[in-house]
Amino acid sequence: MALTAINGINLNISVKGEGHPVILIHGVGGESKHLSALIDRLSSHFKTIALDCRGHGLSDKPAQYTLQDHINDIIGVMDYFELPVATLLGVSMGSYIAQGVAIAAGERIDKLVLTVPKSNGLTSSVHRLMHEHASELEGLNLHEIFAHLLRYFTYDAEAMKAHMEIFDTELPPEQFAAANKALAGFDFRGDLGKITAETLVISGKYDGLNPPEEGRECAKLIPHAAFVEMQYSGHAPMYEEPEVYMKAVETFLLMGRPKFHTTVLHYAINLVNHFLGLHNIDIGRLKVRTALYEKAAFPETSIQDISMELQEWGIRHELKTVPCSIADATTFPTLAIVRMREEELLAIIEKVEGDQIYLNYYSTDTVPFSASELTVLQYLDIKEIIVDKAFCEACRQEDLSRQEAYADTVFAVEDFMSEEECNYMIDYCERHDLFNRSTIGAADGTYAVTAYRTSYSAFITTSKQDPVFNAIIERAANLMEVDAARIENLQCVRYGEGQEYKPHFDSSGKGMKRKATLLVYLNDNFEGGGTVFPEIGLSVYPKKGMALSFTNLDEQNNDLIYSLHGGAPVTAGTKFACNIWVHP
Ligand SMILES: O=C(O)CCC(=O)C(=O)O
Ligand SMILES: [Fe+2]
Repeated sequence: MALTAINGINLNISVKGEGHPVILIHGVGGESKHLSALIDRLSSHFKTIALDCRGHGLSDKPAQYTLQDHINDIIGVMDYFELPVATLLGVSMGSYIAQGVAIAAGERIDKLVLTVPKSNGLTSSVHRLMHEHASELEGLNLHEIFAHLLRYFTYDAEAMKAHMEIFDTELPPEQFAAANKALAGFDFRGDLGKITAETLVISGKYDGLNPPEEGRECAKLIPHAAFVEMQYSGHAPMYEEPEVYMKAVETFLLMGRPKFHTTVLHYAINLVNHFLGLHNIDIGRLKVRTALYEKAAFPETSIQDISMELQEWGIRHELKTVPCSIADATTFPTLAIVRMREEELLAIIEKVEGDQIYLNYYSTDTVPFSASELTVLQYLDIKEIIVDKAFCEACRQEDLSRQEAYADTVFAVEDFMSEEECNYMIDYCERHDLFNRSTIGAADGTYAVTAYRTSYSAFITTSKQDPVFNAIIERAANLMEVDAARIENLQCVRYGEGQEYKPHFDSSGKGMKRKATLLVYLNDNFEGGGTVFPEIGLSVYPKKGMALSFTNLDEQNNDLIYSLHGGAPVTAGTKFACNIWVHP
């Protein structure tokens, strides 16, 4: 902390951390120490510069001053520290000051975080609220007034009483009056369009001082601003939902505003799919299936990008291998946003009109989203999404024709292995005690036993030495028209009653590329246990000695979503099969 002479008065300024400068500006009647948790957090990445504005905290307190003085003080602070460019973060009054600076010295502000802002006001919001509730406040002192008004601008007034000091100014009444007077009658609406800083606007849903509509208006007027409405906050989101708030700010400052509005669009398309009765919606989990739509509409966005984006924003989701409709599992080109139930989906469909469907993410009163989930949706600044039914229909047609084209490439060869070979393989694996609980490979190269795959596997490491096995490999190489060197050691799988391998891709996440699969059924004296391809609606019934051939990867060696397949649960007996995998 140091008193520093700026514009002819002393301002109390504290600097913490190293890096790009972020100037933090507190609210009316407050002081910089109220932002200390945020400062601590940001100072691990940035040089934070927090000041007590004139008339506040330990800074000089002239009898009268204006909003323009505050604005000039910030520019003065930047000059003092010789900062050609800085980021500004302002809370309430601080957000008005920050808007003023970003308008007056636009080229010097690279990012702007406006917390609980408004773009204009006849009086300070505090004075307006006091005026509106004047009759309730009669006879109360300033402390009691704030305690009473808390219910009008916080989500949980009782909880916020613990932080009364942030609202309950330490300023003497005449200085508090001067601080409020400085905020009377400003109006930036005509100038916000000039702001070039990348801007994030955050409002609290329960803020009666600067309600979310005010924040939304700022975000609308500032080019490309992103808007977040925090769902369990009022005027002090950094105290009410500290983790959500700080994460939002930190991510924005480190990574910029989200680029993937497409996340929401994909999400919307899936809702629409659901309501149009298209396949691929898995109730219980909302699948954001991008593989198809991504190619159709957003070639620049990959599912990993979206997943990273969601991760950044604390949205619980899964990116693994695609679900079959019954199971709670998913796979690669599918992103499952966890926690979406059907009622929730219904709640956010607002109206269907003509060819367009309107989805309203704000009608959340009956929708128990977590705050962070909503934050993301709203951070993306999309209130209504209009999805074109014709677009959905075109996607569906494209999907159908791709399904058909893929299904045409799947084929079976009866008697690929003789009865003797089948029996020999089963016997060999059992005799050598080769069966172990099957595992699934994760993207990070690790393997794990999971409920996703409850069968047993045997890796036949002698495949190429054993003449019987080697003959099978040679035969497979011949059929698939590849060199036998590209074929992996054989893998035998065994499913007891109730065991299964849920739909998956043979390649993804396994670090090895299995371009094609030849799956040979070694017996058929069991029930259940068909091989299912949920994406193309194909089920194959095992027949002893029959080989099923399918391709797993496209030309770029990406998983072909239509190759998703699984071994359905065996309902009686024991199933044996052999995987013959061909590498690119
Ligand atoms: O057992 C089946 O039908 C499918 C087996 C399978 O997909 C695999 O082991 O990768
Ligand atoms: Fe498989």
